Amino acid sequence: MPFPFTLTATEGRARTGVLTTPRGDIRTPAFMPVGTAATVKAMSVDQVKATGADIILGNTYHLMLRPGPERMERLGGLHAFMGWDKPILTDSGGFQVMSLAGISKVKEEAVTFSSHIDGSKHILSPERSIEIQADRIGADISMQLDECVAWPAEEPRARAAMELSARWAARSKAAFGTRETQGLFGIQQGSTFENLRRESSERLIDIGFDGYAIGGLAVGEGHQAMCEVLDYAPDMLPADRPRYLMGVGKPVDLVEAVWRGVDMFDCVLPTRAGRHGQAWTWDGPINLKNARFAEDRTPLDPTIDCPASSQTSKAYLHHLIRADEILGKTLLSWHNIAFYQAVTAAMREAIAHGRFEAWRKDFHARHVSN
Ligand SMILES: CNc1nc2cc3c(=O)[nH]c(N)nc3c(CCO)c2[nH]1
Repeated sequence: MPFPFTLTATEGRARTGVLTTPRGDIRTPAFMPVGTAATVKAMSVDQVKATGADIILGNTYHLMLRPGPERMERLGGLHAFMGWDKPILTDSGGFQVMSLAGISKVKEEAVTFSSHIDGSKHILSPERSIEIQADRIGADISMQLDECVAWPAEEPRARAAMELSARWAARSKAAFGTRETQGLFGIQQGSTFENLRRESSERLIDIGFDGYAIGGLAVGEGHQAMCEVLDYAPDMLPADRPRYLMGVGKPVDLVEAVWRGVDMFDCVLPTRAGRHGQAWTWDGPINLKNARFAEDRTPLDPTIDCPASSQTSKAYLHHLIRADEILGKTLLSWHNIAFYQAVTAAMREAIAHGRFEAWRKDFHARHVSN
């Protein structure tokens, strides 16, 4: 029985709704902070919760290497391990193998690779990935194992990866079986080829998933090319299930993807850029390393209910980042995650009141032009 997904309002292709899971409701559009190695880097679980995030992302690749799937299960699963009792979605590992692991081989049966940590050899099949996500980690939402091709890709290569991903989708679903308290998402592939994405979508719908991700984007194609794919890709997926755009993105990417029908996002940018001094604001990104903030006593954003955003001076953040203090990384990550939650909350509100078109124009005028 799939998780109930209720659309509370739509405006054009944009939607706002609620995905109900046993561990809690996920308000969409939703941004999932990335908790790669059982932590949203530099932040405590309480700080993540305080931002309003309804769900976080975990990574099979990192957790299977350390602490290891069987140890994770012996420790009660990821929720108990890290003290996060709300929903967790885990990525299946294929994408991280290709971007992080040492020598790796993609075969029909499985992906084999060597750990980027200690060189140890590992195998990840669709079946093993599901077992790790759903049974060892205990994810509320698991992702099928897929193959994401680099950009740009020639059509034959993109077709081969899309077809392999579709076969792995069927194997992932078979391995997952029917579960009352957990969900499984399929992943649309096909690079920038409309015909391939349509074939991918049709094969995923035949198999049937609780939600559908749009993969193969945010791999270097740039905002414009991504939007061109999003002009058609979300509508190829069932309107009554969540659509999750993987690995995206900057605030403006989220706005343009929601405009085109996307419901869920994940991205390391707010935490990774935060650790390097970048803060996202309604007026665009700024870097606190910049000398102009040395004596700026104003906070990043007094309207955001987060101590890092409204009760900390830019001067102090400037000092902490310049001094490479751990607290600087924590406060800027905290602010950025809170800002992303403020953006998704504002979009939910705007769509609910049929004001998203105007809100989007204001956002661009204020955020993008600077
Ligand atoms: C940063 N850009 C990005 N593009 C992605 C594309 C994919 C994809 O196609 N498949 C899977 N399984 N994960 C993906 C991820 C990891 C999401 O955190 C991506 N991340």
